[in-house]
Amino acid sequence: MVTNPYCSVQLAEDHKSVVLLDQRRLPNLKEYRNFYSASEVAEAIREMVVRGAPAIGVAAGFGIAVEAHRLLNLRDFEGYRKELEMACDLLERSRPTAVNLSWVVQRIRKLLSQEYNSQESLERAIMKEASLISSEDVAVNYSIAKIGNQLIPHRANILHLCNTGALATVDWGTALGVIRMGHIAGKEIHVWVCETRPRLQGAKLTTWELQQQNIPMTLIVDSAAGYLMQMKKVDLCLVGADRVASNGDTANKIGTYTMACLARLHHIPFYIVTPLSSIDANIISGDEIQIEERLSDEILRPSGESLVASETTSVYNPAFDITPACFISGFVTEVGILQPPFTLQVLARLKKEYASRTIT
Ligand SMILES: CSC[C@@H](O)[C@H](O)C(=O)COP(=O)(O)O
Repeated sequence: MVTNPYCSVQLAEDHKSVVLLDQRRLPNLKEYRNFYSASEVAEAIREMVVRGAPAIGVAAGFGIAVEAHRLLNLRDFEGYRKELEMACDLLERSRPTAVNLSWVVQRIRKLLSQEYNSQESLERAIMKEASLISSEDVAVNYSIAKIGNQLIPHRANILHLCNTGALATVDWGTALGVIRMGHIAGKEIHVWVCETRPRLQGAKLTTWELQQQNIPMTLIVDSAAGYLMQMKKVDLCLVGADRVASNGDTANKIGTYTMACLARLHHIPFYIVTPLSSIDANIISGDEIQIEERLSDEILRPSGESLVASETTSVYNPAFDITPACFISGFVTEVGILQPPFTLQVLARLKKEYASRTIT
């Protein structure tokens, strides 16, 4: 069950579209839009109507489900399956860094390789799986929030980058979910919100979410983080993750590495808050993570219209960076606060442990 008065991603009741809260319009406008095919959802992911590793994954799952529904009238079963394979490829390619996207697509691909006697039965299986992925996300983030709350002292100034709230997931969020749980528990929390250049997810989305929840906060420019640490105004850093390698190297929003280095220098705990689904045990280190490069206009025209530097300025716009594991105090997950390595065996054991806890 979603506990917020807003939901970043959901399936329309008639199963014909994915309903996304258009995050590009926040905080000025709370506008929900419907996307009727896998290619429309892929475009919405690329354009960042929906963003945040877990939310992107769930949107992709629903995108394939909607496509399966849309194509039900195709007569030939093999053709139907092939179209859905193509939808999977398209969605998987929509953004490269966050692992949740490919993890969700893999789960649905597995269904495509199984035996079904009709388009309808395959469509039902895909719908069920996509809905399960969405509800799992809510439960996982709630567990993360409860576990992460243990790290928050009774009074704390917490530094946060990007947006990791309910908008970046289905509900609760990762790092912001932990903060919300601490606030609900009555702790005196104040959040330093990094505006998060160049897309301003912190300024536009995190401030909005914290305001909805009445959590005290102050917006800062990203480059003020070091000064605040130096002034002893930061007790704890909490951020999310887009992909964690098995050695613990972590890809997250650009600026995370800088924050982690500064936190180490000032002896401030720096935690990655992440579901196990963002851990990619198939890669050994951060060197194997593809960093998304985004268009120059995000930097040259931050508000969409007027240029802040001449149009011919050469721009480099990596959307993420890699924080080496040695700078990370721990990983807050749905099964506990963990240390790497996260090998395939370790990850499988942790997932099993979580599943058995939720069944009992
Ligand atoms: C929900 S935690 C993951 C986040 O840290 C997150 O995915 C993130 O950094 C978002 O990047 P974005 O480029 O806005 O999709």
